[in-house]
Amino acid sequence: MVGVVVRLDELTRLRVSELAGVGPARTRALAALGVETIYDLVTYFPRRYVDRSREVPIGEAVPGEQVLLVGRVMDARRIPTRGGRVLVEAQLVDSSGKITLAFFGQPYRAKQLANITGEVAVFGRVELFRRRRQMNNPLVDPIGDKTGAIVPLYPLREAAGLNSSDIARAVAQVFNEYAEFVDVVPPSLRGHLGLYDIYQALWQLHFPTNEQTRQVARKSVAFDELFLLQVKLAQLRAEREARAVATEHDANPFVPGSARLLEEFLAHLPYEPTDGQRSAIAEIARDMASPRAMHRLLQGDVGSGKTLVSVVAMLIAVQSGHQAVLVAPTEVLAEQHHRSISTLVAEARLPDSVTGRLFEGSPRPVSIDLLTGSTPAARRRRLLADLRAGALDIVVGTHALFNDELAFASLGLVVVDEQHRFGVEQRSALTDRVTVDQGSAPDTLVMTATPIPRTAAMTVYGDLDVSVIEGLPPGRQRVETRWARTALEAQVAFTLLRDEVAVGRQGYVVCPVVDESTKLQVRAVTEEFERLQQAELKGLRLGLIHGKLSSAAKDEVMRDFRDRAIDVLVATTVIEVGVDVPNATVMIIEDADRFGIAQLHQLRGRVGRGADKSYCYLLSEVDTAVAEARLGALVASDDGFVLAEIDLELRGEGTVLGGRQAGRTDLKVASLSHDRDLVLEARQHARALIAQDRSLEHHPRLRAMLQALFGDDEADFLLRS
Ligand SMILES: Nc1ncnc2c1ncn2[C@@H]1O[C@H](COP(=O)(O)OP(=O)(O)OP(=O)(O)O)[C@@H](O)[C@H]1O
Repeated sequence: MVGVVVRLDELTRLRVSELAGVGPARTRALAALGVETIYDLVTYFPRRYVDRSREVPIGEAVPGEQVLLVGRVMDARRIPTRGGRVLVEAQLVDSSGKITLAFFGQPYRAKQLANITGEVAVFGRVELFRRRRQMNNPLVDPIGDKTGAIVPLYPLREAAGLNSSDIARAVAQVFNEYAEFVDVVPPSLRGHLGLYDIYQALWQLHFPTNEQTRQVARKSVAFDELFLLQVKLAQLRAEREARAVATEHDANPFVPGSARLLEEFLAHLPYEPTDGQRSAIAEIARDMASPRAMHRLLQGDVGSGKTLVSVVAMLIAVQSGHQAVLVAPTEVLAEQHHRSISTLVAEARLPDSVTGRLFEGSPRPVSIDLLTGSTPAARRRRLLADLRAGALDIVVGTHALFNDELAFASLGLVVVDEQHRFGVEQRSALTDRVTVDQGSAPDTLVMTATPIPRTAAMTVYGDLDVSVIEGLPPGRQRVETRWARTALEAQVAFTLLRDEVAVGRQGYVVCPVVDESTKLQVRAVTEEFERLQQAELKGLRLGLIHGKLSSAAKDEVMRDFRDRAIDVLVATTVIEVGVDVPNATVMIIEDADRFGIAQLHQLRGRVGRGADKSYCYLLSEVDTAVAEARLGALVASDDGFVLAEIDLELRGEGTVLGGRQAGRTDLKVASLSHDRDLVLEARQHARALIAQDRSLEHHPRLRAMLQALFGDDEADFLLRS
């Protein structure tokens, strides 16, 4: 067939209005669906399909069976009923016969059915009513063109005046006008994986010949999406490596003689690092010793000991005569990190003889300070001066830390604690700025508190290397988790809490406060606190902590809790991450169904941190399928990575990946939970390709496509994606 051949990236520039049959009205309607270019149109995929190959002639529809019927709607009207119930009836007719469609409680149907002009696909169970065949509340989907045996149904949203077959027609028009899309994925790769070329893949995803071709098409398009994204990420990584000359931190804690500071530090730790911590540290030390800038993600389950690993990384930098900075997402967390790192470093009783290039001639212990939005101006000035002079080794802070005044004598490592916020844009802005400030790039270590499924990490953090801390410190017992569904079971939970307090242990009661910025919500926690004081927890020493307290007040409550002057801490999710009080053994989470899996797992991680048996009670009377699945998962598993996978399946990628999915890297077809192997394949091939051809000189079409999809600018890409 002779026809026009078009490059895929050109489709991103051609407007739908250039298609025959798409006039101004249709162009506007499509724009309302976010479809502006021809590329948008061919990647606007059906929500589902009606399989007309399995359709039954109306005359042969047998009562008791679920069938698909296709016909014209006649005689739609509202039938008066006794008792005021709305009943709409219509006849569905084809050449073989007719059947009654009955809709109860759906008054809008009368008008809707009367307005349908073409054929409709009706799906439902055939019943007998007064000896006539009838379908009650069937699914009705309009279909216009008979494009094939399987008819696509497109998501329509608010686009007025456009139905599914209009979209199908416009899509079909694209395939009429163009005989081929020039592929950007190397054909050998497609052949190797048994995938369709892009033209056939897109065509079959819109108008599948049968279920089997649809599946191959889906896989092909999913691979394309993943591959393009992975090539972009691999390129980002390779370019960064080539560009940035990083400080070579030659200290390795496990190589005797190479790092006195670290040896001393580890020798004075009250415990041995676990194997998991050791191997993560070894990977980090190797990266930091190389002239390549490290870009590494550190993952570990709750309580796996990420803090220690990050502290060792910081000390590697300090030992080599450089500085380290740790950035936390909130002030509470910055304060907590500062406290725990200071303790760790102090406990190590660093000898005065430790010297590094920074402080040659003036031996002193490692210095660490905290800088947040609430640091007083004078102190802030002094601290910034110290950083500039190299008198301060480690600074912990929030993003407020980074403004133009900030300069380091020699910054060697940036640790970013992202929690589950995925603040990619902040991360890149931060390292970019710091890189600009000095000649060589600092190494970057990103920590996440919540385990991320492997495939998701490869997508969200695809430009980073990943270290996972396997296992937990020894002596940890499983937190016994129960779901208390009734008031009686809740009483059992509080009784157990009282019993534990009676033998000297502590606990938490968490109240669900979604938005701590509103007074109303804070009042709700305060009221619950007062109620508990009069009721379930009467006579115990209670503390209250929430986001609206001042830093000083929060600090005081936390100190009292740590010092065991408080038995039970009534809290919002401010305690979700970072809080580490091993004597606490009971956690009661009220209205647990209001939290997500990751959050519940984080909260639960606040207990079971010591040697004592710990308990977590999820209070929730809600009995929906979602609550069942979520709370059930927590009861069944305490493995954060397993829970993360379940979460991904329950919630879908959008929510799990947060803001990162909102941009153009949105995966339309690929699913991170169901296409795991494909993610791995895409990544492996993308990396191999970039290893050979970093700037894609020999793959001009692929380069043009990436440019069209993601733009040129690295920061821009990270921001948008
Ligand atoms: N190797 C080890 N042996 C024994 N205890 C350890 C070890 N490493 C860390 N710990 C202790 O385990 C607890 C958890 O460590 P840490 O706070 O670093 O966990 P985390 O990974 O940050 O977890 P979370 O995300 O829950 O805060 C701390 O009390 C810490 O002192």
